Amino acid sequence: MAPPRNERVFEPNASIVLVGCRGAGKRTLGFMGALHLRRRLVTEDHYFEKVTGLSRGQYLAKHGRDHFARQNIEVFKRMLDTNRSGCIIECGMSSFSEEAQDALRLYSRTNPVVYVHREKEQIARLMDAGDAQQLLEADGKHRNCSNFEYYNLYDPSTPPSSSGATSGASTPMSGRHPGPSKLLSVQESFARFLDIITGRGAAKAWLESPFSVAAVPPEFRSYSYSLRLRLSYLMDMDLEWEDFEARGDCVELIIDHWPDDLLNIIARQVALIRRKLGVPIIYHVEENPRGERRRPPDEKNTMDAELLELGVRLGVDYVSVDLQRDEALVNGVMRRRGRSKIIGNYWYMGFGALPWQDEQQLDNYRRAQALGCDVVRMVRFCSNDSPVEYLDDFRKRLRDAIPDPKPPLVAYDFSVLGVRTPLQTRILGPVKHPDMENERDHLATVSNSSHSFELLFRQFLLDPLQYYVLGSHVSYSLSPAMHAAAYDFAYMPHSFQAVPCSTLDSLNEICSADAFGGACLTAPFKVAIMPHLKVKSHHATAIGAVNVLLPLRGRTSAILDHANSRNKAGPAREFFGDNTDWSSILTCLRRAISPRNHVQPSRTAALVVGAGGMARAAIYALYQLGCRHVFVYNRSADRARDVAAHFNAWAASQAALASAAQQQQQQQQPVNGNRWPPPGGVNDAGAVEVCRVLTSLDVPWPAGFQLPTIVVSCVPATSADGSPPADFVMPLNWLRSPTGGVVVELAYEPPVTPLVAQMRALRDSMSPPWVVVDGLEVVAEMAIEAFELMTGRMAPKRLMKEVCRKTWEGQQQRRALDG
Ligand SMILES: O=C1C[C@@](O)(C(=O)O)C[C@@H](O)[C@@H]1O
Repeated sequence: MAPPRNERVFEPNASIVLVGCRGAGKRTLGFMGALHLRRRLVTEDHYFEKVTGLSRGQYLAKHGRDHFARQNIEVFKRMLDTNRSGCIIECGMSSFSEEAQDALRLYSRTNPVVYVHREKEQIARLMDAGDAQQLLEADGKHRNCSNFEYYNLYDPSTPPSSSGATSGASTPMSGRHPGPSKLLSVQESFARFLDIITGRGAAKAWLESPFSVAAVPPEFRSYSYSLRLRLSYLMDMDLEWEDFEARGDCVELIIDHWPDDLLNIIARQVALIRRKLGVPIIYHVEENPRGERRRPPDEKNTMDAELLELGVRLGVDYVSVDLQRDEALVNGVMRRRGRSKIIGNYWYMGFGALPWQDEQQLDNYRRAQALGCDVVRMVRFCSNDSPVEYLDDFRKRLRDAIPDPKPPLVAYDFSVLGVRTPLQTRILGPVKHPDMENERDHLATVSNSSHSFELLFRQFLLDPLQYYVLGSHVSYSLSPAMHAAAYDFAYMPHSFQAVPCSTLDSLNEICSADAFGGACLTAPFKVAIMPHLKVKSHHATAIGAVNVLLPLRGRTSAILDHANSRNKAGPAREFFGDNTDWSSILTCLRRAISPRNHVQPSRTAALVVGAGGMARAAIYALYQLGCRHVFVYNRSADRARDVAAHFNAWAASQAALASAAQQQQQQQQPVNGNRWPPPGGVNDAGAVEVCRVLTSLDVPWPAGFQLPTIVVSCVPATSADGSPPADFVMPLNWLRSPTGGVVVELAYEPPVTPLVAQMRALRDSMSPPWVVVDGLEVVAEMAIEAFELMTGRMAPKRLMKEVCRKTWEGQQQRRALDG
């Protein structure tokens, strides 16, 4: 049996169209999407003007309504047609017309057309009451001419367009608490959605950083847990979203309740899970929810097909389908699944469930495989003891009967007391939050992810390991406290120590122990260790520095095997290196850059101070942010030149790769000028130059460039080689950006560096103000990512950030007492 053809996969580069009502946030998402996918943003308004030479208002005034309407639809169709690939297209109000909707429907056969919507009250706020009702009803029609939808949760701190107020980071050292910008989470959620519908998500993460949590989908990890959340519970939940952080490797959203406005309510809950928890989503429609009315079979099939279709439209990671249901319903989902993975279920819920020994179980698995399911889930209710051996035996028979590759299997028994033994299934074990009232959900009653994970150590399937921060000055490091708190949270018996060490020999001795789990590296190792690594992440190679070192301990040379050998002891002679410095800086910058200072590749200028491993990471973060004019200042200009040369060579190689890919696609010329991203400037010799060296602080900012809006200071407060600590302060005439900017000070020991003191002193005289991001914020992000790389588990981010601040405050108090 051939699996049903998937009708919803498009060319990876197919242009993505955004439709929806004014006020839904299409423009902001369009910018973010173009940035994330490195595509051109085409906006309908801009396109119209470009083609006709007049704005729409001018055109209407000049040519009258009928002529305008004809011209408008012509231009609309042409916009779609001439931009079939490589773009994000933002539609304006034209998409409300029937003719445009017909064109979109046709377009959606080859391209993603995304209906963007949000809380109706928020959209209505922007209109007068009469218009609002009519427009919102018409907006609903966008569902019928689109093939995806994105619920763009309204957030009061997110401005509707890319102009407006400044945002900032929490900076106790600078004394400002402006509240973190939510733009980062908007951007992350939309990026997740785009990654799924374009199919580049895990593959990209895998290529770039194979040990990152995002790189290995939960079904391919050695152990993973699925946090079950019922819609009925979410609509009236007794915990905060933050409480669910790191409580499961993915969330299973169970549609078990049919309130009014169901489709929009589900879309909102998917958006909330994506925004608040950032984990993959399994979407499951329950056939016979307790507490809901019984439905006749036809109604059931029609309604559930619509609900399952919604899951695919929302771009969830997994859609779960009961394979015992109507064949047309099952085949329909398989045909429409797009890039969502399918979990095919066989649930035996009642008494007399099919035993594991029955041949039919193998046949069930075979059918799921033949249908093209990505994961097969087999669950049995058992009223009395079902020996674990039966299930083990079933797995063995499966192994013998069906050759690899085959879809991963999730299989377990449950009783009224919950899942019988949490270790029955290695992957996607059903779990709950420990404090969650759970009388409605037998499957997860007894297990939560921490307890289940602890059991693996108790049963010696995993081993307690030693982790470190290593470098010549690590006594003040906050990492041990943050990692220890995360181990406690996840019930991991690991330890984390700061050990001063400054030679490669001593480093090697520590890392050669069987119980060595991994290390955060600091000076003098970040660059020096590079030649000794067997494997490096793509980012670490580009940067030329690492700060996380992991043992390679798999039994095969496959990286997945190594990634799945984390939390296990044993000899390791080879090592993997990754870099979390750059991504932490990037995260903090994204959070702190105000919409007004949104990076514009052709304009934005940034200054990096320093030329060590951290400065390299900062330059790379700026490049990833889109910045193409990075200036480096360092006391030793020669070192700065080396770093600049490294990145200019790297940027040239990127530009060459991009242009080869572009030629291959034979793209048409952009109609508007928003090419993303330009490869960088070209110097006199014709080479790509994204990085330039400044040799003095006593000169005016280089002519022809905007004043910097981003400054990242990477000079260590305490010098590793015994030279006096750096005392960098910004030349005042470099601080005159008319839109303010962001200063990231990476040093936090001592807390008030000369640069922080300067920014504090100037705080009241600078308008608009500069935001100061302190080193604590960055160091917490680094530890979070390092924890995830080292253990393969999601980090309890909020907890680690709290511990970071508290530990630092404790250190300050102790130091004050010691005089
Ligand atoms: O710079 C830092 C901070 C750090 O040194 C710490 O002490 O936590 C750990 C390093 O890996 C990281 O690059």
